[in-house]
Amino acid sequence: MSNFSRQMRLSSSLIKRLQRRSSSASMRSFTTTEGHRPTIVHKRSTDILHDPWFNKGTAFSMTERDRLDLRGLLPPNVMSPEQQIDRFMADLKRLEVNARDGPSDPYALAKWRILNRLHDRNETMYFQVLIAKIAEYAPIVYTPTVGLVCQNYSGLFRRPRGMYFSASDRGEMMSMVYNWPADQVDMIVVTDGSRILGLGDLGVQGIGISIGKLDLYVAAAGINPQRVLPVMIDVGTNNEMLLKDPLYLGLQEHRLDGEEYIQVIDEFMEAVFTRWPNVIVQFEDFQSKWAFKLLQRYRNTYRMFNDDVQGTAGVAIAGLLGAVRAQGKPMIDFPKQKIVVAGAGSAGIGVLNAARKTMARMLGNNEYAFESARSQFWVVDAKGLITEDRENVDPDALPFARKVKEIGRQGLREGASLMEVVQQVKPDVLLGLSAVGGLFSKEVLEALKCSTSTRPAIFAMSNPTKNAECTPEEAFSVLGENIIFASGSPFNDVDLGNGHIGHCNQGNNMYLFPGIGLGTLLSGSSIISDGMLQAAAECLAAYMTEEEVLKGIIYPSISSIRDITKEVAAAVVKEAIEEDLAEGYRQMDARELQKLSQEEIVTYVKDNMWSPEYPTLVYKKD
Ligand SMILES: NC(=O)C1=CN([C@@H]2O[C@H](COP(=O)(O)OP(=O)(O)OC[C@H]3O[C@@H](n4cnc5c(N)ncnc54)[C@H](O)[C@@H]3O)[C@@H](O)[C@H]2O)C=CC1
Ligand SMILES: CC(=O)C(=O)O
Ligand SMILES: [Mg+2]
Repeated sequence: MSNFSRQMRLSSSLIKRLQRRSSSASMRSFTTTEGHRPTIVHKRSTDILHDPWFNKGTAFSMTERDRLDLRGLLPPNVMSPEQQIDRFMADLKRLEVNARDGPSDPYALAKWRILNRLHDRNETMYFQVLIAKIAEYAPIVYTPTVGLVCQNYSGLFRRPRGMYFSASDRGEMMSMVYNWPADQVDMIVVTDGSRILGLGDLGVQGIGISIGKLDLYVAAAGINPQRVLPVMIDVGTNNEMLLKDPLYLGLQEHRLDGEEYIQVIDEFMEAVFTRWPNVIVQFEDFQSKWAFKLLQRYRNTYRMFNDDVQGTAGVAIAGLLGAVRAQGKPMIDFPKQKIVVAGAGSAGIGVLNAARKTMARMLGNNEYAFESARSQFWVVDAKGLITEDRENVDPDALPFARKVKEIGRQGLREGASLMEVVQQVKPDVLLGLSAVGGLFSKEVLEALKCSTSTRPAIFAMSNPTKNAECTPEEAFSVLGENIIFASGSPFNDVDLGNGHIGHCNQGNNMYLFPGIGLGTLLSGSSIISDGMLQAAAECLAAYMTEEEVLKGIIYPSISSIRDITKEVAAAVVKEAIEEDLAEGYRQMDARELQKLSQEEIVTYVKDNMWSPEYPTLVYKKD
């Protein structure tokens, strides 16, 4: 035995002896001079983080993180033990105040903690609970509570989940991606934390949204939880409060911008697709400024999509078509709908582009149809109605800027207020993706009474709950029962007091993104085409029966999310086959896929959805 091995043996028996002592004695051993001698550990990476004996959490120094393959497995800001205690105490004291997100559930954050602890202890049981009680717990692991979780993440952070790629990891990403323990990753949800729900720039704390979305991938799409990876790309934050907060876990510098920013995202994409060539990357909650640019940059070369732009668009289209049917009209009447959209960010513009294309397809799918569809939309942002008169119109919003002559005839002008626009246009649909809670004020809703529709539709799609443009109570109380209502975060149905119920639909991209991801995975398509996204939206629209839409129910209940996701995924697979994009998955090669009937595709999807069941375990010596 070499000297080195002998020393290692000695040290490990010393550790064992130390570990047998009481916990106070072992804590002392870290603070006495003896504690300055290194402790030999026989584990690295997540095994260390999950071992309460050795884990230091955010206090691992950068050199130690490199030595122990921990780079990227922790948020980038190294904390002192004193700061760790401060953070814990601050969180403990804040809990009572922050555990509120509206009157519906004062204990939401406490429930999230309990579920999160279960997630840490026993993943199978966690997903059993989530799937069985999805209607009860989706609002906890997803919107609205996930927003609160992100806002308080520095305090809530205990065990890390996912990976952190930061601006200071430039040049390291290709190697650090191997610190993730799983050799197979099917789904990554990545955010840079720049626009988390409607809560703005939350920096590194935005990782909560990637975790929440992936919870739905597992629960709704049956993606194996061992093959999902939440990612936060920390390029700094422009949130001044976080920049000053001594307990903040992310990089305390302003966000990278321009070429420097793109280089970081490029490096990340190259790294993850090198290690996992078949992974699908969902971009989530990137500020609009980058959402479109990154989508255009990567969508033809990587298996990726932007959920806020493309997922939201599909869900909105399905809802808009449902609203047409709810008026007793055929879907083909959609191009006649007058639609006012409040919000011209990634989500609003994504919806506008998709709605315009859908109308154009119905009108003949030519250039003339595309041009004429444009005139069905009025877009209002923070500066009011967007017209060609506006200086420096955002290029993504430009196609929807109203012509000055046109709006002159309508009694409108550049910058007209939302209320004026609603008053003059008398729209069939008022759709909000503005992140401004209460934007559909009593006055705006009163103005909608003049709608020329027999059953006007209100989509208050901003998240979380307090950012909803209006509540269903407000909408039904001003406009009466003959409306369609949908919100991004869940609300209860409204008792209208006359024995009738005002139905509140949840118009959220959660009805599509899990199916888009699963369908892409199982088709083996190397890109996500417009056709595949369109097929997903049409499948969601067709899911609702005539009877349901006439009752005002335009989206499925969340309790059927696993079923709708299976159908959406099958529609995506089918479209990929038709477009000749399907390259197959595991034993199902492209040729086999081509032979499948519609029914067989659904069965194929169903058979590939993971369910939380305990496997039989057998011990084997190394
Ligand atoms: N229900 C769903 O599935 C989804 C909902 N969303 C929600 O949509 C909201 C917006 O998201 P993004 O477009 O990415 O954000 P963003 O920040 O890029 O865009 C917000 C837009 O709202 C406009 N706005 C601000 N104040 C306004 C006002 N007073 N009147 C009219 N417009 C105003 C801004 O000018 C901007 O165009 C967020 O709350 C987000 O949670 C986003 C994606 C999916
Ligand atoms: C639902 C969602 O993706 C959002 O609010 O950003
Ligand atoms: Mg989002």
